[in-house]
Amino acid sequence: MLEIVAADYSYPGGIAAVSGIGLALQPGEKVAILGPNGAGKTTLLTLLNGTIRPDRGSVRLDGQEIRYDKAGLRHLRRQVGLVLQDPDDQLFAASVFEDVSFGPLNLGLAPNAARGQVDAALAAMRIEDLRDRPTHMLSFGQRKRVAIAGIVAMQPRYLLLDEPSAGLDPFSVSHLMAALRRIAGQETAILLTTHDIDMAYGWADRIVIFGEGRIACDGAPEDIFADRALLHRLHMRPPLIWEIAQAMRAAGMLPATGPLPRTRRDLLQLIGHETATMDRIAADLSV
Ligand SMILES: Nc1ncnc2c1ncn2[C@@H]1O[C@H](COP(=O)(O)OP(=O)(O)OP(=O)(O)O)[C@@H](O)[C@H]1O
Repeated sequence: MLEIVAADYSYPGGIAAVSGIGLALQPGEKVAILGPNGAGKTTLLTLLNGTIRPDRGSVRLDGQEIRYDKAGLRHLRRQVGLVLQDPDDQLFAASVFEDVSFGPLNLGLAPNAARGQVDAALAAMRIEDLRDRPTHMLSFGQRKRVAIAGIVAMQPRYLLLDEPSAGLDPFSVSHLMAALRRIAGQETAILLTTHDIDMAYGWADRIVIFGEGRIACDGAPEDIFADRALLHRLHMRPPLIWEIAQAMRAAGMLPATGPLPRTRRDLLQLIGHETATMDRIAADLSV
């Protein structure tokens, strides 16, 4: 388990970024963090991978407080991978293959084993065709997918991603979220930040909402989005599919109990309106 306990952090200059935050990430979980600009989401991710150190409180991996010396951080980063929001902060090698290989080789993997993990990561991000391209000649969305592949290739137990879907086209978002769903299914925990409420609802098992440096709520998506007063207080709206399902329930078009649809595809299946074409569209958009 990766956890942060009662942590405060202020940036140099005294800007209080987070205060009293606590969160535990269990293997296999898919957690989405929502919240307005400047609420402290990125700060949480950088605290969790040891880039910055809490002023108060602690970060723990499997019950042990992390150490900030070279060996301690190396141990942490073998298990906790962070994909930065801006791919240009992460990419530096000449070609895509070299860039994605850097992490696995740096972890000490033999070249053959590293190549296997790199190939799997390129396939998961659907960028096999970019393998030999120079990274600086790629589009922003392509560089973003390469940056994600570089961390995925290290096969961390905890994968942290800062706004991974920002700047990707809808088809790439769909494939990214499907890939992250498969990765989480292999006992890796995934924690991502996003401003896309609909995507978070379709993908996450758990939603955490930040407000002004604090965790305002943390729980199952159904519980969080059912709390109108909470959402109003946080200036958030419920996901569109959730609102449609509520309206259909109220009109007797959906059973009063049972799981609610989370994605466009769920909703189409539930109302039995799946033509072959719609099925294909919905499958592409099932994030
Ligand atoms: N390097 C920095 N130096 C000083 N203050 C910073 C720095 N990075 C962030 N902050 C401040 O810390 C607070 C939290 O910022 P953070 O980047 O964690 O927010 P966020 O929720 O990720 O925002 P966004 O949704 O805009 O990415 C903000 O007030 C921000 O201005």
